[in-house]
Amino acid sequence: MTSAASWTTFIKSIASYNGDLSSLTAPPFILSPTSLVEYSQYWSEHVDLLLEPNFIVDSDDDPVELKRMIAVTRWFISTLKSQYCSRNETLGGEKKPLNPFLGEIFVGKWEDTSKEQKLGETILVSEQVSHHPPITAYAVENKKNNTILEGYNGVRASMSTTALNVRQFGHALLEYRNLDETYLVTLPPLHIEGILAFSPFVELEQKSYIQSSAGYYTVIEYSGRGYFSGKKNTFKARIFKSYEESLKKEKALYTISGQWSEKSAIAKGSSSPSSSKGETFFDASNYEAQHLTVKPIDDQHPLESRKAWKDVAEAIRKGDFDLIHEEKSKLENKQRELRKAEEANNAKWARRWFDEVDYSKDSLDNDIFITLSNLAHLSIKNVASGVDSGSAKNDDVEGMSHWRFVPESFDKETEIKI
Ligand SMILES: CCC(=O)OC[C@H](C)CC[C@H]1O[C@H]2C[C@H]3[C@@H]4CC=C5C[C@@H](O)CC[C@]5(C)[C@H]4CC[C@]3(C)[C@H]2[C@@H]1C
Repeated sequence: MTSAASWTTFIKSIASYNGDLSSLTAPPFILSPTSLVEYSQYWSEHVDLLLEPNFIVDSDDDPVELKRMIAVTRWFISTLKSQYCSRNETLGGEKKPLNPFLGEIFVGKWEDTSKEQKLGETILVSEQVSHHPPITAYAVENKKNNTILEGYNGVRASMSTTALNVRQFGHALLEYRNLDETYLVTLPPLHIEGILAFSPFVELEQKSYIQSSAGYYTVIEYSGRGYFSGKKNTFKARIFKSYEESLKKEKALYTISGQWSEKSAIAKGSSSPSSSKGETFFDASNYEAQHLTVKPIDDQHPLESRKAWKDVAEAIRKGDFDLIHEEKSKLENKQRELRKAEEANNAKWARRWFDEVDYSKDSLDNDIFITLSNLAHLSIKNVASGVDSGSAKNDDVEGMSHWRFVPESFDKETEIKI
């Protein structure tokens, strides 16, 4: 069957789509040989920007906490091209990632590329902590600068007539322990355009937020073609002294605008910097992403993603549909056996490096996630990321559990080597 014909068949299959992305049997050419558990690496492909707040010195213009919020906003914007465009660059378009099995892990490290060697080594640990629904938890840890980024992600998707609408669940917490400062980062809604046109790509939409423990608050508004400037991947970010001040746009201390996958500019105040007038904020096309180092597959543990999916990934690269199906079934049958055995022994799969914390317990009142969520008026329930605590969506959701990194569990790790 030609790829155009199988794509049309596939599109028809989406019509009866039930919201669980993994239930879609996409044709081989839309399948990615990469598992979703690897996507956590996209949070840290500019390690220097992630660690920059550690090196900002106080000076007489802006308060140092405001300078650090500008630096954290720059780091966050710098992650978006890797998060949402890297498949277009390497695979010629957005692809359907492999659906990680429960307990699947992905680890790697970024060497220090700074000439002063001030960054030190940064490591990534990523673990599939849930299979139904799929949830990936991750931590990026830099011991030399006492900095940890931890977070988790799950998605819910629904089809509109031409696009796949995706809501992200979860958040990221970025802790600079030497500065006693932490940032809460929410995850933007997105949709996949171009499905009918046979070349799918991600477009971000609506808003996401960054809340600093020092009070500063960034609102980022996304749009695709035809909104702010008719260009794809455009955004406008405003930095405020607090959530309360953000209720009046004119109170913005800085405004940043442009394309998150290309150039953006920054200007003081609430007016958008025109690309000529404003100072360059970030230029994605001139800032090479730094890819992490992953040990050879032969040295990997059976639970490590590239080892576990090796035969499926090779079949996908060959485009051999029958072989893909055969190799995938082998892996999925092994997983079914594991689940059955756990059920028989009344044992649950032990998560390696993350805990599911129930925030409905009042003993957690001064937890940093609650503190920052309250500062930003964000719900702490299991609603989509970035939902306001006053939103009606809050009422019909009870769950209040979030995944948190357990640093000592990784320090004690003996089987998995980075
Ligand atoms: C319409 C059904 C279908 O399978 O069409 C195939 C198309 C390629 C579109 C569906 C897939 O598109 C992929 C894009 C994936 C997101 C990309 C980036 C991120 C950021 C990361 O930090 C967390 C994960 C997330 C949100 C990915 C989630 C899974 C997405 C939507 C894939 C879709 C199955």
